[in-house]
Amino acid sequence: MTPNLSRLCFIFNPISGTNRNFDLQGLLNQVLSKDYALHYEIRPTQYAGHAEELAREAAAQGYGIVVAVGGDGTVNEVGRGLLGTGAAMAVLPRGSGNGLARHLGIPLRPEAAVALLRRPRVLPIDVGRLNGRPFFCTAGLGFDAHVSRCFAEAGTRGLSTYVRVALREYQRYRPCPVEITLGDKHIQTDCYVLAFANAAQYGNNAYIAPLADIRDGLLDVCLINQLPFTRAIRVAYGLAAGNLPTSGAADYHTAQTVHVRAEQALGFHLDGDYAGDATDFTVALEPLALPVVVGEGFEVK
Ligand SMILES: Nc1ncnc2c1ncn2[C@@H]1O[C@H](COP(=O)(O)OP(=O)(O)OP(=O)(O)O)[C@@H](O)[C@H]1O
Repeated sequence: MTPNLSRLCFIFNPISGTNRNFDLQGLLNQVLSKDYALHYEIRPTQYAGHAEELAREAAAQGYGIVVAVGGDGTVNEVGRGLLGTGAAMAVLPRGSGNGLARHLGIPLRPEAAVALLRRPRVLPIDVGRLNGRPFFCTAGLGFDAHVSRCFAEAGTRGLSTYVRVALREYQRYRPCPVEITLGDKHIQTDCYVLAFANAAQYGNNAYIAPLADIRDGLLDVCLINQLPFTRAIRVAYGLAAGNLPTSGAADYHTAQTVHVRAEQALGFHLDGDYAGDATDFTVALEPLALPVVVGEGFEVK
C-alpha cells in the first residue's frame, strides 16, 4: 500500500513524561482540525512493547505517518514497528530526554511539533542494530546501560532521578576489559562506556557524539576506558558543551560495523532503555532505512 501522508496515526504512551493531564485529542483538534484533507486517529499504548505492534498495524492500514507520542523509548518501539513498511515516523516529544526529536530539529512545544505534520518534510535516516535489535538515536555498553537499568528500577522517572541514580552508581561501577574490532582496527582496552551514536545526543542536549550525522551510513563510536573523578568532570562538561571529542576525555572512531567481546557480561541499552547483558556484540548500521518527519531547521549534510 502506498504511504498516504495525509493519514496520521498517533501512538500515545500515556506514562511517558511527567504531565499526566496532557490532552492530546484537544491539541490535535486545535492544530489539525481545519486541514480537512487530513485524517488522524489516536491509539494509546496499554503495555511496554505495545507501540511496536500498533505502529506496524497502522502502517499496514495505510497510515503514511505514524507519530510516536512519548520519549525515546516510545520512539524506539514505533520505529521498530515501521521498519520495512514504507510509512514515515514522526515524533511528538513527551519524554524527559527526547534525543531523536532534538537531533531532527522537532520543536519541543507540542503545538509546534504537531503543526509540522500539516506539510511534513520526510527524509530517510540510518538505523542502528545492536545484536540485530534496532536503535535510532544511541546504543551503548557499560556505565550508561548500567544506569539505565538502575533508573528503570528506581520507581520514579525524570531528570532528577536519573542524575541521582548516576551519581550513586558512579561510586560503585568498575570498568570491564573488552576487545573492540572496528574494520581492520583491533583495540584491547577497558570499557567504562562504549557508545554507538547514530544521532548526536543522548537527549537533554547531552552531546555524546556532536559530529554524528544520522544520514551518513556511519556509527560514531565513543570510548571512555576509565572514569576517575577529574575525567568525569571533563566528560560531564564536554557532554553539555558539545566538545567531548576535542576534550581529550574520550576516544572517537567511525565505522559501519563494530564487534566487541567483553571479558564478562556487560549491560547494554538501546535508545536509553536497558535491554539486557551479553559478552559478544555486533553493532551495525542500515543506511537510510527509516523515513522520518524532520523539523524545518534540520540540515541535510
Ligand atoms: N501503557 C504503558 N504502560 C506501561 N509502560 C508503557 C506503556 N506504554 C509504553 N510503555 C513503556 O514506557 C517506557 C518509557 O517510555 P518513554 O521512553 O517514551 O518515556 P520517558 O521514559 O518518559 O521518556 P525518556 O526516555 O525521554 O525519559 C517505554 O520503554 C515503553 O515500553
